[in-house]
Amino acid sequence: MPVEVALARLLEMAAATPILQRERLPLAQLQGRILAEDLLSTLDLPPWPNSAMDGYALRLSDWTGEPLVVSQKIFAGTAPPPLQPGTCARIFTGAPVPAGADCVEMQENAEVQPDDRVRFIQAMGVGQNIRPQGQETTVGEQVLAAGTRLGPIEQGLAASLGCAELEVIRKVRVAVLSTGDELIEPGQVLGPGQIYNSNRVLLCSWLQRLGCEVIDAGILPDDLPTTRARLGQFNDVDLILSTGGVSVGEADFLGIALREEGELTLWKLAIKPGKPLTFGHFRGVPVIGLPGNPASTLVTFALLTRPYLLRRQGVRDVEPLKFQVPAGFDWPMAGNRREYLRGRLENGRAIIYKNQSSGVLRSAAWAEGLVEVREDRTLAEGESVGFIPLSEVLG
Ligand SMILES: Nc1nc2c(c(=O)[nH]1)N[C@H]1C(S)=C(S)[C@@H](COP(=O)(O)OP(=O)(O)OC[C@H]3O[C@@H](n4cnc5c(N)ncnc54)[C@H](O)[C@@H]3O)O[C@H]1N2
Ligand code: MOO
Ligand SMILES: [Mg+2]
Repeated sequence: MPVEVALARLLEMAAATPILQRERLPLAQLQGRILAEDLLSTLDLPPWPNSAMDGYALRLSDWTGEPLVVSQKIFAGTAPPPLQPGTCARIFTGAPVPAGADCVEMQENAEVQPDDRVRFIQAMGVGQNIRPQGQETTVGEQVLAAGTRLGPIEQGLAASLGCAELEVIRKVRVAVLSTGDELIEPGQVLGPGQIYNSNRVLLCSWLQRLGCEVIDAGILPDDLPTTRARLGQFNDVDLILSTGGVSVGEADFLGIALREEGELTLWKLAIKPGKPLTFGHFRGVPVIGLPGNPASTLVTFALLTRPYLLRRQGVRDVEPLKFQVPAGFDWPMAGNRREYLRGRLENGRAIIYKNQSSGVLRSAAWAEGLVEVREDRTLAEGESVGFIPLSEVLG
């Protein structure tokens, strides 16, 4: 199954099982959370016309070329009386423009005369250096749409409208399982045949960055009865996310467990790394089984699982930014799977890590992005490839 077909199906299933519960949280706790309802402005922004410059406010029709008397001084945070006709007002950036004034001249273009009157040295225009009331938003306007993922900019925008709290979708609950008899946790002494579990911490910390509630379910031995029993423990999560045990080996049990007590919906994608990615249900709970090889885990989480989790929370734009760049390498063998090589940009061209084995996580630590090479064709240096920055998918 082509990657885009698998992604479309995953997103359809995610949209069909949206997370609907909401919670109201203070602004500072909203990083990475999903807005549950449209944010409408309850005020005009700015609430009143204000000065964009330190200088003088005047009514342009009062200006004859003769110096004007300064009738008041207006600082930000004050509420000035109307401008006296035939005068100007000293004004500072952010201060309200007084009624009657229709122009602000910056002080660099004004000369204070010995008698304290001010001469304006060049032509001015109505509205100049005035930020009009409501230029950013007006009462009732939609400022953010439901389904927006909140970050520093959206938090700042909500604050500018005076919102102290927002209604967001509750966190997605994800149970993370690492399958494999060979796995032990870092900090322990490595025995014969063992390797350290790297997928567990990789996924748990990534999920946390995405704003998920993580249930770290540890290591699952390669054994069918234990697999069944362990999967059955998570009937209150939104997703069980496992790694390993999804290929065709005699120690790969996830697909069997899903077939027996649920459904195996997707298996075997035309993606490299990541071919045996598995999606299904176990006793009604959605399960994504990522392939165990660390680079396969990374790629299939970035390109399929992350969009799935975001769509479950109602996010519309779930696919990461991808742009085309010339390849700085040859890829002489046409594969039948779309490849996501770990690469970097150098002088505007994509270059790739020397070892693209799906077991080599170091390739991703070196990389700045995933370099997309199309299936069924060879690639010559200088031809175009897709580039998905890792920074796009990690947060
Ligand atoms: N006969 C075939 N064999 C394989 C095929 C195939 O089509 N036919 N596909 C290969 C591909 S592609 C992949 S990818 C792997 C996926 O295998 P599994 O998802 O079943 O994963 P495991 O066999 O359990 O492990 C694969 C590899 O990754 C290491 N691993 C697993 N978990 C972790 C972890 N938490 N931290 C670090 N490393 C981990 C594991 O030791 C294995 O080396 O199957 C191919 N085989
Ligand atoms: O698809 Mo596997 O992930 O190549 O190693
Ligand atoms: Mg296996």
